[in-house]
Formats: sequence, C-alpha cells, structure tokens
Amino acid sequence: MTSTLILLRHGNSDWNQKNLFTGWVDVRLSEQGIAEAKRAGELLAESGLKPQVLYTSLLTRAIQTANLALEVADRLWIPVKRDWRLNERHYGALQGLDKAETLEKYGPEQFQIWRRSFDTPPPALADDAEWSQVGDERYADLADSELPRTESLKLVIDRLLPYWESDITKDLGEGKTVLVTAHGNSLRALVKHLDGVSDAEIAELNIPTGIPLVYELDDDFRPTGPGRYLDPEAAAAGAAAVANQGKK
Ligand SMILES: Cc1ccc(S(=O)(=O)Nc2cc3c(c(O)c2O)C(=O)c2ccccc2C3=O)cc1
Repeated sequence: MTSTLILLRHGNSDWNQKNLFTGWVDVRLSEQGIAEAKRAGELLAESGLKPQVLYTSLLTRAIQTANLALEVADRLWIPVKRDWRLNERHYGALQGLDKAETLEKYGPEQFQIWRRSFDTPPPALADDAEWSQVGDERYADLADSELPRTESLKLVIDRLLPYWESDITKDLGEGKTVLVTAHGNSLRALVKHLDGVSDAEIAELNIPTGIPLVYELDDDFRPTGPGRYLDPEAAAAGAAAVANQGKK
C-alpha cells in the first residue's frame, strides 16, 4: 500500500535568534518561528494533503510547530505520538554556546573537524552542567545509559532509524498520511535514509524551516520520486539561508 510522508522542520526558535547551539535544550519558537509554523499549516491546507497521524520529538519547538500548523490546517484532532528519538542532535558541551565562544574555547581546527564530521561528536555535556538534560522528567523512561550527553550525526541516525522501522512505518503501512515534525538533524537522518545520501554529503544537506517536504512512498517505504517542498521557491531560499549562516 502506498502512503504519504510529510516532513516539517520546526520554525525559528528563541536560541536560533541568538545563534546558540540548542540541541536538547528546550527552547520555544520565536515570533518568526510561530509565523513560519502557521504558514506551514496554510501550505498543508492548500495542498489538499490530510495528515492522519502526527509524530513529534519531545522538544517544545517541534510540538508548537505541529500544533500551530495543524490548527491552521484544521487537523488538530489527529492522533499524535511523541518520542525522544525524533529529538534534535545533542550538541554536548556546545549546548548554550555561540559560534564565537565555540571558536574561542576549542579553536578553529577542532571547530571545522566537528562541523564537517559524520561520526565525531563534540565533548560530552557534564551531568551537572547548566544545559544538561539529566533529571528532565520527559526522559524518565530512558535508562541513564540511554540518555545522550553528546551525539554525532551517525549517532542520531542510529537512534532514529529503529523508531522509523518500529513505529512510523507501521502507520505508513496502513496507508496513512504521516506528518513528522522535528529538527534539522533528525530530519537530515530521515532524508539520508529515504534518498540514499552518502555520509560525506549529508552534512551539506540543509532542510529549510517551516516548509512541508512531501514524499510518496511505495510498499517498502521507499520514495517513488524525489521529495517535493510545498513552496519550492521559499524552500530554496531557506536552504540557502541556512547554508550561508555558516559563512559569517
Ligand atoms: C550556534 C551556531 C554556531 C556556528 C554556526 S556556523 O555558522 O559555524 N555553522 C555551523 C556550525 C556547526 C555545524 C553546522 O551544521 C553549521 O551550519 C554543525 O553541524 C556542528 C556539529 C557539531 C559540532 C559543531 C558544529 C558546528 O560548529 C551556526 C550556529
């Protein structure tokens, strides 16, 4: 049975505005991000797509984005499943730092290594650090050994794909239209799997915020064609903006 998958990256957040590594720090959408989420709802409504189940991470910015978009699309009533395995990449000891602080603390060489690496995580965040998630109620069901203190993109993929296989594909297998509202790196992991992007190329893939990306999937949950953004022009501009962020 074929199915439709809609990926939606949360809108701009308060820490995006401050250009801070956010990761698992639970920040809210900025006013810009709220507007982006509402626009995503308009694009969904105009497309005629009708999400039948929602998956989100445990982070407020993704949950807000989904709620705002579904409210505009008049689909707030659909069932929702939330899981940590859709969370953003954990940025370890970089959480809460901006680019300048990171360069000052670790130096440009290490900065570039991390930035370009697929499987080298930043230093682990100490359990007593200001932006640690240790003791956060939303992760109470995780064994302490399961709670990340830092992640590489590879580790994000390693924890996300089992959830894709065990949960998300079940709804897709029933022919449902599934909306996944998540984060830049967790969605990169999904797109890498769907489009067969190489380890070397994935770090250069920038998914724009607030623009639904739609895949039609076959019986094996493989795309029947390329993913399509519901606003291709805005998506191209958004992806370029994310890429240019790194050139400042
Ligand atoms: C908070 C922040 C710091 C640096 C930038 S950037 O303009 O330099 N671009 C940038 C930087 C990085 C990264 C990035 O994607 C990026 O666009 C990373 O993915 C990354 C992953 C693990 C450790 C460090 C990095 C990283 O420094 C953007 C945002």
